Amino acid sequence: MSDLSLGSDRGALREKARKLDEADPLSAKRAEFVLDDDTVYLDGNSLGALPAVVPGRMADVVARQWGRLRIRSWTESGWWTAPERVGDRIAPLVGAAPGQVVAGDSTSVNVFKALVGAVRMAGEGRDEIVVDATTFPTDGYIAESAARLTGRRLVAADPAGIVDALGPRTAVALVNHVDYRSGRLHDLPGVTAAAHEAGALVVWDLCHSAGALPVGLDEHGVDLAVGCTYKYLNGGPGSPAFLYVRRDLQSRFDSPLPGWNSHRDPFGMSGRYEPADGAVRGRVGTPDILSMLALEAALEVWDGVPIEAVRDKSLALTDFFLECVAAYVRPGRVESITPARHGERGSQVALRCAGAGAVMETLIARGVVGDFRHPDVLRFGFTPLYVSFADTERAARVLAEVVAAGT
Ligand SMILES: Cc1ncc(COP(=O)(O)O)c(C=O)c1O
Ligand SMILES: Nc1c(O)cccc1C(=O)C[C@H](N)C(=O)O
Repeated sequence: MSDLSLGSDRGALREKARKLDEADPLSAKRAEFVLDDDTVYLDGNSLGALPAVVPGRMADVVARQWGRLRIRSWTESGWWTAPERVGDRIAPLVGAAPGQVVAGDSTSVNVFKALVGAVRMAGEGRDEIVVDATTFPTDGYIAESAARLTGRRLVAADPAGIVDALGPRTAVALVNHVDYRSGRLHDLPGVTAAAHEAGALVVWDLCHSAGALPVGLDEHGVDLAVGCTYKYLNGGPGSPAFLYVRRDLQSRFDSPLPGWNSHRDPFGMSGRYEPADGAVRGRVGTPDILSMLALEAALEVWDGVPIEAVRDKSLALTDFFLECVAAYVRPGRVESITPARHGERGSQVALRCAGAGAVMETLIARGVVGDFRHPDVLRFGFTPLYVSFADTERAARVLAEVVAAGT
């Protein structure tokens, strides 16, 4: 590739970015986030950017609700019911009708509740837990512990072969909707249907899909699901995760962490546990109110935003990034491990690259923030609410320069 042709590519791609931004129905959303003009933030798949509404809301939560109302806020400021309320705000984004999602605890804790709860609902003789072998580590660790606790055998299966691993012995399968490293989107409708055909339940980890693409939990008959809210839902560092239990399973959901917050009558202070009905049954102890209310404020950016529009822009952004990378980066320097097919792609692009750790450090120093995952993966997350096509072109251009300079 000559520098001359690179120059003409640059002009054409910048012009294309300008036109795409001009036509972007979500472009006004960017102003609702706190971002630096000189930084391209492509790490929203790890920690979403701060919605501008949050600091003011939290000032009120701290100074007035906590500072002045104190204990009265559990009722007067709606603290007690926040987990269900926030759950219902997340629900439409993952395709769930109200009353099935509860916010609270970490994703890891919710994976535990969902898996053990699913094993307790599974039929007799079902002595296997199937887990995605390429999973984000925490899911694997917890699945292993859940298997030991419940006396089940853990079967690790590659997501491509997960359907073949399901059978009459399967109690539950734990699968990631989008792979955290490659950005591959797994077949939620197909795997869910196959699990049901085998008489098993399925738990989906939606960490990398909630807020990035339509999930369709109710539509596809998913049994249980968990997800975090600090990535594409922009809830803030360590913001509460969520748990979905399909309505018709709720009365059979026997939580392995039956805390007082999921009791039918928490203030009855009974020594005997009686679970509440509905999504509340997924609660455990006192919710982290400061994080919960920061998340609730953050979710306001979704008002009037259809998740389908987010998906359309996400695919356009990742397509455009791949196009710019192909045009700018010298052949052979990076290799995309993110599927080219839209039906198999989440909202990130992962590029295998020699010296990826050092390359990412230089990129960050030059204002393009993605992240590095061992051993050789550069990850770029595209959050359609605040990433523009101009950002995308710039990221690929800087990447090409960094890679060419050999850092
Ligand atoms: C797929 C997946 N599951 C779980 C987690 C994390 O779980 P937790 O929120 O408990 O840290 C992450 C990322 O941190 C993830 O990518
Ligand atoms: N949860 C994280 C954290 O507490 C610190 C740093 C990163 C994270 C992440 O979310 C990592 C992320 N799930 C990943 O996909 O790699």
